[in-house]
Order: sequence, then C-alpha cells, then structure tokens
Amino acid sequence: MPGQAGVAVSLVNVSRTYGRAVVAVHGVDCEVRLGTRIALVGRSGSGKSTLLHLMAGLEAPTTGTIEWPGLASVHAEDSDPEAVRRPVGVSVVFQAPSLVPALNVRENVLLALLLKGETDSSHRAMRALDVVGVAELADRLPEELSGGQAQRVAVARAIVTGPRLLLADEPTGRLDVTTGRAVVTALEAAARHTGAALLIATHDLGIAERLGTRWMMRDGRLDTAYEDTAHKALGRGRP
Ligand SMILES: Nc1ncnc2c1ncn2[C@@H]1O[C@H](COP(=O)(O)OP(=O)(O)OP(=O)(O)O)[C@@H](O)[C@H]1O
Repeated sequence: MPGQAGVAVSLVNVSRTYGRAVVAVHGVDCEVRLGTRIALVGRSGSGKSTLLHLMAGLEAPTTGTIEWPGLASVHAEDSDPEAVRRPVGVSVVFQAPSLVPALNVRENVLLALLLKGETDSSHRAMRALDVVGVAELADRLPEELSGGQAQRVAVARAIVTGPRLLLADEPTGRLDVTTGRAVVTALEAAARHTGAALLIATHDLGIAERLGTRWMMRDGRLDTAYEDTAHKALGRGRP
C-alpha cells in the first residue's frame, strides 16, 4: 500500500458484525496518518466506538484487514477474536479514566511503562504529567482528583509510552464543557509532544470543530468526505 511510512493505522474493507444481524461497522476503508487530528462524529449507535475499538486492536474485524504499519496487522480470515491484543504503539483513553486507586498519580503513569518492561522511568512519567499540565498532582491519590484532573492523568498514562496512534472514546462524556475542553487541550498537547495521530470519538460538536478533520459515521459506514460535501452544498470551498 502506498504511503505506509506516514500511516498510523489503515483499514481495508473492514466490517464488524455482532451476533448474526448487528452490523456495527460496514465496509470501512480509511487511513489515519501521523500528525493528523480527527474528530469522529455520528449519532448514538452509528458505530463510532466499534470503529475506534477496531483501530485500537481491542476487537477483531469480521471482514477486512487492519494494519498498523511497522507494528502489527490483523486479517479477518486468520484472526481469533479472543486473541486480538492492542498493538504496542497504540494508546486509548476511555470515558472513565480507571486509575488504580491504591497508586498515586505518578505511580499510575509509571505503571504503563513498567508493564512494557521499562524500569527507572520516573522522569518520563513526570514529563508526561507535565505535558498535560498536572505535574503538581503527582503525589495525589486518584480519590483526591476532580474528574477533569483524573482524565488528564489518564491522558498522561496513554502517552508516556510514546504511541503513534492516540485514540479517545468520548473522553469528555462525563465532564462539564469547560473541563472537557481542557481535556481535549491535553490530548492535543500530548499528540503534538509524541507526534502521534489523534482520533477522538465525540458527541460534542464544539470539540469536533477544534480538530483539523471531521469524519462522520452513519449506520456503520464511515464518511471521510462529508465535510467537503456539506461545504460544496453551501457553495463554499474546503475549510
Ligand atoms: N458488544 C456488542 N454486542 C452487540 N452489539 C453491539 C456491541 N457493541 C456495539 N453493538 C451495536 O453496534 C452498533 C454500534 O454501536 P457503537 O457503540 O459502536 O455506536 P456509537 O456510535 O459508539 O454509539 P454511542 O455514541 O451511543 O456510544 C449499535 O447498534 C450497538 O447496539
């Protein structure tokens, strides 16, 4: 496939079906390139989370191929759904930060490195916390954090390993508007710092407006050109 060097993940004819009848994602072809910022929008149930989970390697495709160039690939034909594992180089931030309650903030971030077999990395944990603006909270326990602070720690944990692809599934869904925007600022800073591609699934159109590119899910199909279509309909050029 051409241009793979700058690609964080590519999907070819990817579908995901649940049971016999629910086609959550249908025939998706796309490439997420390094350095891009994409908002994935669409109605509830349109397949955003499923697509993001496929890109994360958390689910196997029912048809098609997903490739993380230089890292891993998964083909529908040869994959055992139970065997799918998130490839090294891909990090995910979920709606709930899910920090380990008994560990302080620095230790929570450090844990991501230790699980990769890296030791003596306290300075990297602190650097990641600094990038998202919460270094001063390093000694606090998760129960001593606000929702927005906890989510920014989750962003630090996601980027400390230096991912090529940073995925976020409704990361602001539990936060008020102002706090949510601060979390998106942290995600953008994190992606800038690591050079990763950033894709955020969101219902918040204010957030979607901020990112460079907007992709739309409709009934499991991905429209990467809807923005162009909408602008043409309004008689405008590409934004
Ligand atoms: N594990 C599952 N088992 C069965 N059906 C599922 C499963 N996960 C998702 N679905 C179905 O797949 C479709 C897409 O769901 P998905 O969660 O990807 O949509 P979404 O756009 O992220 O929705 P929301 O914005 O509400 O989170 C829905 O019809 C949903 O009911």
